[in-house]
Amino acid sequence: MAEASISAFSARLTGSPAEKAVGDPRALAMRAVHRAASELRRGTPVLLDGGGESLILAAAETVGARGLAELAEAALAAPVLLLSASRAAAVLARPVSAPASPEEVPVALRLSPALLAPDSLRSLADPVAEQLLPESPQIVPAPGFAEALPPAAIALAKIGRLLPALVAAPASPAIAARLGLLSVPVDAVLAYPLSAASSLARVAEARVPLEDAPEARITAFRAADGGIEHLAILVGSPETAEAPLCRIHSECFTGDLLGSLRCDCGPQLRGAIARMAAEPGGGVLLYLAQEGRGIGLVNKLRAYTLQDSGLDTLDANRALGYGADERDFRVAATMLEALGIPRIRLLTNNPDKLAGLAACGINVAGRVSHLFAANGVNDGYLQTKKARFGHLMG
Ligand SMILES: Nc1nc2c(ncn2[C@@H]2O[C@H](COP(=O)(O)OP(=O)(O)OP(=O)(O)O)[C@@H](O)[C@H]2O)c(=O)[nH]1
Ligand SMILES: [Zn+2]
Repeated sequence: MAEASISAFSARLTGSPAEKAVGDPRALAMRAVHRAASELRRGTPVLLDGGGESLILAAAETVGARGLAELAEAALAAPVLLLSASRAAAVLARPVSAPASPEEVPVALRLSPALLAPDSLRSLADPVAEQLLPESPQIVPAPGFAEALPPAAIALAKIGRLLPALVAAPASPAIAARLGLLSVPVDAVLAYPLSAASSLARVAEARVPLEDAPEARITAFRAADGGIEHLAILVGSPETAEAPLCRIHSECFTGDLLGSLRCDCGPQLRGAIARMAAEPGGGVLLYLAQEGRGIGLVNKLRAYTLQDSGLDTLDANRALGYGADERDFRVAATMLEALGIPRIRLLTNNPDKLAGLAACGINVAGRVSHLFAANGVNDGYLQTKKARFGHLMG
């Protein structure tokens, strides 16, 4: 890009998210969620404030003795373990979802004092760390829990890329505050994915000639919570093309950077850029910070271990308590809008991406197949994409 257009771009850069947060209720709500997720990641309990009722929560994966003691002090009743229905079914070795209770409704397990300890909690949360439990925990209904609280608790753990398993108890906000524990409003948690997507702002741009595309620029987008950045790689001048080629690529550390043979991400990434470079109108690749279809790298590694013991990619996600695909493509819609690209031809084999983008108002003029041959290691993975995700193979 010429220097003149770089400075024009600089003029379009919005202020830093921190500046925008002053007095902005949405930014403040996002900040509370981001902080709460960080607290859970470091093993500290947080209060999920439901207005009338509140829950004190700690992540089963990270909580230690001190966190459990703090949780017990703020709790008004015995804690339970909140698990996604799929993980609860695995722990109990039987189905738990009644037809009336959909998969998204978490299950509360009552735990004996022996199970309410850091090591057992980690085993209950993590199928990879699972040991033979000394006793069977019992399913209990969640008495006194406002309906929105358990799903929001699970959502908060997922925002923190933690295993969706939490120790939870009805709690006193006053005691939690006295203990210095952070409080997060339930509405802020539920609104977070949309707020994060719609608050994305351009924060930097640079020309980065690539091996396969000498005319390339990278534009970075950041959400108002200061979370991980998403990137747009612009090849040529897609902003001026009528419906440029577009690839919406979810980050894959193992495939994109290391050349892992377990998936097809590396060839898809490089292949998309090379293809855009060969197009007269260029193209745009959105590189989204949605590692592992939105479950994060650590959980993807856990999923790989489960796949090595026989599960496919979809069932491995579910065994961890995650959905098959946790990505939210609204971030892509915001980025394309900010880039001034309202109409695209999408490089994908995934019909859900087409539907997801259309639902966000992106005009997808057509799909361009983006298939790469199996490599002898990822054959089963590609087969599962076709059989269980409905991927189009042509
Ligand atoms: N959870 C999980 N994620 C995986 C696995 N293998 C690859 N991924 C992730 O899947 C994402 C790749 O998705 P995309 O390249 O967008 O592919 P797609 O949605 O299947 O569809 P296409 O557009 O057709 O490629 C990356 O974030 C990878 O880290 C796996 O076994 N488990
Ligand atoms: Zn991959």
